[in-house]
Amino acid sequence: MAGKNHKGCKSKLLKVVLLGDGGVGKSSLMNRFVSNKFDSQSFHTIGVEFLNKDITIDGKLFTLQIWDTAGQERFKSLRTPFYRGADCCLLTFSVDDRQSLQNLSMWKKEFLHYADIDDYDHFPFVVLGNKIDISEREVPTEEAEVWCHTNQMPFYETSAKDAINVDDAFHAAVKRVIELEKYTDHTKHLHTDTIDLSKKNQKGGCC
Ligand SMILES: Nc1nc2c(ncn2[C@@H]2O[C@H](COP(=O)(O)OP(=O)(O)OP(=O)(O)O)[C@@H](O)[C@H]2O)c(=O)[nH]1
Repeated sequence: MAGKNHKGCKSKLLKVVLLGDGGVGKSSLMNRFVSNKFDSQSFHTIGVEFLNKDITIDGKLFTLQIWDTAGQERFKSLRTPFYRGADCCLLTFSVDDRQSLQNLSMWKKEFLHYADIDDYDHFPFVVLGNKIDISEREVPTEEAEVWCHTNQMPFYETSAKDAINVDDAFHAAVKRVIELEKYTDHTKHLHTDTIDLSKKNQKGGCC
């Protein structure tokens, strides 16, 4: 959706949803990205919270509306109504918690169900493996890469604490939205051409 940001500049609004188990660092990633701050005493999110941030990619201004959702199971009914209208989704796990990686399939399924996505195969997901500053990892990089490769999603290892790769991961999400929009436009054009050609053939015309 196109609009104007708080400074009155033209920008494209993108809704970004952060999903993943409770405690993997979703709120911390959002706060690092938006305010460049980290709080080691952060509380569990209840329902959802959101913050906006303007970024420029390829010379175009985007306003990211970042929705940080509650990862705990008991808040499921409070978070799922907010998936609709999402332009991209950041699936987040923590590298010190293997179960949080294994749960990504569940998060993907929940998102696609409640967001009511038309094109399952071409929705822009990005995977974030957070807390790489912790030395006792449970998830080796290769293990996460396998899941991301199978699911055809870009993968970023991040640390909200040490500000590693956080900007890159959010920027990658926007780039993926742009790429997939181009893909959709391209396939629409191909589809239109096909119809035009078959009409000409039916009439027996030639070019
Ligand atoms: N070491 C380390 N700790 C982190 C990092 N990111 C978050 N934490 C800590 O992990 C805990 C949980 O972080 P949150 O950001 O609240 O996690 P969340 O995913 O939003 O949790 P819910 O709101 O319950 O879904 C907090 O104590 C954070 O300080 C990180 O990159 N490194």
